[in-house]
Amino acid sequence: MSPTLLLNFHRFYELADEILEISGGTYLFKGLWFSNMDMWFTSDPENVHYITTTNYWNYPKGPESMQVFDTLGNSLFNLDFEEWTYYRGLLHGFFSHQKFHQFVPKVLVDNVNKGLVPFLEDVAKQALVVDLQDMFKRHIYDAACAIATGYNPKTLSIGFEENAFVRAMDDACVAMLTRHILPGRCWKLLRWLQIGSEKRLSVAKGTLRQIVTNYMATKREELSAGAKTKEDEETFDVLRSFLTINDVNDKEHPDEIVRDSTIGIIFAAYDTSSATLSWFFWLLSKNPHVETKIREELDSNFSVKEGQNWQLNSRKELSKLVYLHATLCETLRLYPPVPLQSRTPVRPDIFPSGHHVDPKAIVVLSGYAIGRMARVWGQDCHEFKPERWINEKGDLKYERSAKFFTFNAGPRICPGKEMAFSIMKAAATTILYNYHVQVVETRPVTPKASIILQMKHGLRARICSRWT
Ligand code: HEM
Repeated sequence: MSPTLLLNFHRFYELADEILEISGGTYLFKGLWFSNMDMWFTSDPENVHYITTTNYWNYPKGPESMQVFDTLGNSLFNLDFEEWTYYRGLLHGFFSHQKFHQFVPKVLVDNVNKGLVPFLEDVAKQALVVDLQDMFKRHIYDAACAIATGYNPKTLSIGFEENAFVRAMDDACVAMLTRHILPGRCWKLLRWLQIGSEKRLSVAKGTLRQIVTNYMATKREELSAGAKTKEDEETFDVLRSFLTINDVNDKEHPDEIVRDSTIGIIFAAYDTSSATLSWFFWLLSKNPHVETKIREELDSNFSVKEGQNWQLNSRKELSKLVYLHATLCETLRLYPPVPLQSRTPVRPDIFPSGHHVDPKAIVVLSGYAIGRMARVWGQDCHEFKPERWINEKGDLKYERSAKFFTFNAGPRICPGKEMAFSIMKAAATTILYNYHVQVVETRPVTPKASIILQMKHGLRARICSRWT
C-alpha cells in the first residue's frame, strides 16, 4: 500500500475518494517496493460494470481475499467459480422458498414490536441518552440471528450488556481493513507474533465460531426431537435449511460450510443495515425538512388515531413509502456500508478507461467514491437530496447498479437487498412515527477505519415519545 494511504489510515475512504475525483476515476496506488502490493482503485462506472458483469470471470475474489477475510471462512463472500455458483444457487433456493417468505416478515414484525418498541418506551420514559449505532446493531443483530439460526438472542436492553458476537465482529472488521493496508508479510508476521489487531482478530474468530457452533448443536438436537409446535413447523431459518437439505451428492454439508455460511449471513445483514440506519438518523438531524417530509408520507399512508402509537403489522405496508425509500437510497449513496470491494484479475486486461491491468495488482472498486463523484451524480453530488431518487410521476427512479454500487453489481449482487430495505424501513417507520430523535453530538461524527462504514464514536441521541 502506498505510504500516503498508510499515513492517512484514519481517513482512508475520504482520501481515496479525493484522489479518484482528481484522477478521473481510476488510479494506481503503487505499493511499497518490498510489498508486491500495487492496487488499481476505480470509481468509474464503466470499469465497475466491466469488472463485475461483462468480464466477471476474469475478476474473482482470489486466494489473497480468502486469507484477508478468513474470519468469514468458507462463506459465500470468499468463494469463487464453481463453489461460489453452487452455494449462491443454494442460498437463492432458501431465500426464494415460500416458507422463507412467510418466516422473514414474522421475524421482522416480532423483533420490532417485542424488541425495539419496549426498549424505546423505556428509554423515552427514563429520558435516557443512548448510542443509536449500538441500539441499531443490537436490534438488527437480533433479527439477523433469528433469520440465520431461528433463535432471537434478544440483545437489545437498557443495560446494553456485552454482546459477544457484535464485539467480535467489530474487532474483526478493523483487523480486516488493516490487512488490506499493510503488506501481506507484515500482517502475517503480526499474526504469527499474535500482537495488536491480529491478536484481537484471532480471539474474535474463535468467539464467532463458538457462538455459531453452539447454535448448530442446539438446532441438531431440536431437529432430531422433531417439530413440537406449529411455530417449529413454520420456522425456516438458513441454518435449519443447511442442516436438512443435503448437497448434490445427497451428503450433509460440511460443518465448516454451515458454520461459516451462518456467520456470513448474520454479518452481511446486521452490520450493513445498522450502519445505514445510524447515518440515516444523523443525516435527518442535519436535514429536518427531510424528516418532516417522511412524517407527512407516514401520516398520509397510515391511519392511526391521533395521539396513538403506530404498530408494524406486515412487511407489505412498508412498500408504499416512496419518499422513505428514496431517503434510504440517498443515505446508502453517500454512506455505503461496504465502501470498498476487491478483486484479483486472472489474466492481463484493459479496462474500458484504457488502463492496462496486471494480474499481480489487486483491483479495488470504491463504492464510497462512486457515490460522491460529480461526473456520476452531478455537481450537487455532496448534497443530501432524496428527491434525486424520485421521477416526475412520483415513483422511485431506477439507477443501474454500476452507478448505485452500494449493493454490488453483476452476478454477485447482494441477495439480501430487498430484505435489507424491509429491515431498515420497519425500524425507521416505527421510530419516526412514534418518537422524536434528538441527536446529541458530543464528539465529531466521522467514519471509523473498518471494512464496514460505521461511525467512529457512535451517535448519541435522546428519544422522546411524540404523543406524551
Ligand atoms: C444495507 C444493507 C446491505 C448492503 C448495503 C449490502 C451490500 C452488499 C455488498 C456490497 C455485497 C458484496 C460484498 C463483496 O462481495 O465483497 C453484499 C454481498 C452479500 N450480501 Fe449484502 N448488503 C446488505 C444487506 C444484506 C442482507 C440483509 C443480507 C441477507 C440476509 C445480505 C446478504 C449478502 C450475501 C449473502 C452476500 C454475498 C453474495 C455473494 O458473494 O454472492 N446482505 N452485500
